[in-house]
Amino acid sequence: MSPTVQCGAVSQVVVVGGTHGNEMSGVCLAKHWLQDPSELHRKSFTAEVLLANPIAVERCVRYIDRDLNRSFSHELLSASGSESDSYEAKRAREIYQKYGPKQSSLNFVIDLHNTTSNMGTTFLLFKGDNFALHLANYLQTKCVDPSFPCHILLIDIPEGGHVHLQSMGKHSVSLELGPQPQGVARADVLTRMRALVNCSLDFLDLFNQGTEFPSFETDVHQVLYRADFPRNEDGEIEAVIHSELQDKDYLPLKPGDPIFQRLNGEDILYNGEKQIYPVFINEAAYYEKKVAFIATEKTHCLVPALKVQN
Ligand SMILES: N[C@@H](Cc1ccccc1)C(=O)O
Ligand SMILES: CCCCCC(=O)O
Ligand SMILES: [Zn+2]
Repeated sequence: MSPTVQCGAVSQVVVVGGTHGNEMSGVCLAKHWLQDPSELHRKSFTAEVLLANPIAVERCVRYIDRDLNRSFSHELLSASGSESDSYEAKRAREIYQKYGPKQSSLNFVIDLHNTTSNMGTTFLLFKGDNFALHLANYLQTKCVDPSFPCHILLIDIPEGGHVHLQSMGKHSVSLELGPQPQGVARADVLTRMRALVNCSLDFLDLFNQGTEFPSFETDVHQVLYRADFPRNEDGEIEAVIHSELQDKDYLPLKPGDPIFQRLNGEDILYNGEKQIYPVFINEAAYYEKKVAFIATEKTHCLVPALKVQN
């Protein structure tokens, strides 16, 4: 019998909206729950709500000076705040002072994101976070309409160490739902996100009360590399995502399949050796990050059973 994953009871849970100010499902839900947190109450805990980037939310932009979800690096968090600091670097330090590992026993972070890509429901979690994998499995098997695509995507931690907001928690998941345009709140996406948050809190409550979650197997996607658009010497894109790749997130891309199309009608083909699974295809926020899509591989993993350690 594979060993059971032993974790202590979860006491502090934070649900985060507005890490990116124009991703409206999480913004609307966080604002609602800040007014009326009753929905976040469970027997064994009450989740807290954080609107992570209030100024970006007010202006309905992703960020003011720099991406808040890349601002939780040790370097930025330990820099002594100077006026010239970016808004997000200061804001990340503020948030870290409240929820960072030293200051609190923040057990679980649920960070709410939307993507313009056709990624359905994606759970983003750190490799090795078996607790979060159990949550994702619970959501996939218990909460999501089986006809609805649901994927697990492992976050690749940069060489320099963590940079993402959710890394503040001992365990964490980002709920990435799309497609949804930036600055737009779609009722179907918001409703799905709201249900997933409620289901996540149910899972944590069941865990705290002693439910054992049996071991399971599942497919996870892992990042192979980030592909950029073809660009000219001025850095301008010279082709767009091919119409046959658009919206095909998580579907296999084989060598020879088209990925970009030039305005002169020429197609650019994927010339890799092996089949990959593109995600974040044509994500609006990634043009400036020089990412046209993220190439992933699909792997199968066995996760040990989970039971609270009293
Ligand atoms: N869209 C999110 C995806 C993400 C969430 C959490 C961690 C890493 C990536 C971002 O780029 O920030
Ligand atoms: C799987 C993680 C996606 C992160 C998006 C990025 O850093 O480009
Ligand atoms: Zn986001």
